[in-house]
Amino acid sequence: MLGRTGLVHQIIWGARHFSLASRKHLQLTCCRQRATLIDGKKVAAEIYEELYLEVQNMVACGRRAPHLVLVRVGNDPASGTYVKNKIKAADKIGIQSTIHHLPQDTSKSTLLKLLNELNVDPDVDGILVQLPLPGHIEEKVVCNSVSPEKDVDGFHVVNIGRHKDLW
Ligand SMILES: Nc1nc2c(c(=O)[nH]1)N[C@@H](CN(C=O)c1ccc(C(=O)N[C@@H](CCC(=O)O)C(=O)O)cc1)CN2
Repeated sequence: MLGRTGLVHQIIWGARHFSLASRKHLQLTCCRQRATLIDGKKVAAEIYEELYLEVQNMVACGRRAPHLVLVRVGNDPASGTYVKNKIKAADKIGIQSTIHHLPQDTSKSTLLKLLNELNVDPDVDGILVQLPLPGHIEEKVVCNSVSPEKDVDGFHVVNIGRHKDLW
């Protein structure tokens, strides 16, 4: 049997213990939620440098630099900026890039014919069709018409399926 003093002591001890445990839990929670500031520019510069060296190494080993082909249809202004930035990025890492800028009224079959030619061209390593496409062309059909091996964006259904391996 606990006397009155013993009971009070136990209650105080219990309260202290509880408060220590809660504080510890709080600390752990805080640790888990602590934010890490990522310096995006620094990370990007490191990736550019890594890729630049990889391309240099390929060339030093007697292989040609990779060749990226960008396909833009129509005159969406934002698309113009994105494509320009992608060409700049390619230049920065030393890869060759070519742009095919087709008019807004390009037919689906003309675009698919171009993609077929690029798919089988051994001098082309990567193909990127800038989206959005004009309304009369189904993007899904176009994305699935880029060879999965040359699909830079990973928009082909086969490559989207492969994303599950990353989870
Ligand atoms: N073939 C493709 N077409 C389109 C894509 C794409 O990935 N491949 N995405 C968009 C356009 N786009 C690139 O082409 C793009 C749009 C937005 C951003 C982005 O990161 N935006 C950030 C701001 C980034 C910054 O300030 O530097 C944001 O919105 O918070 C990247 C790429 C549709 N077409």
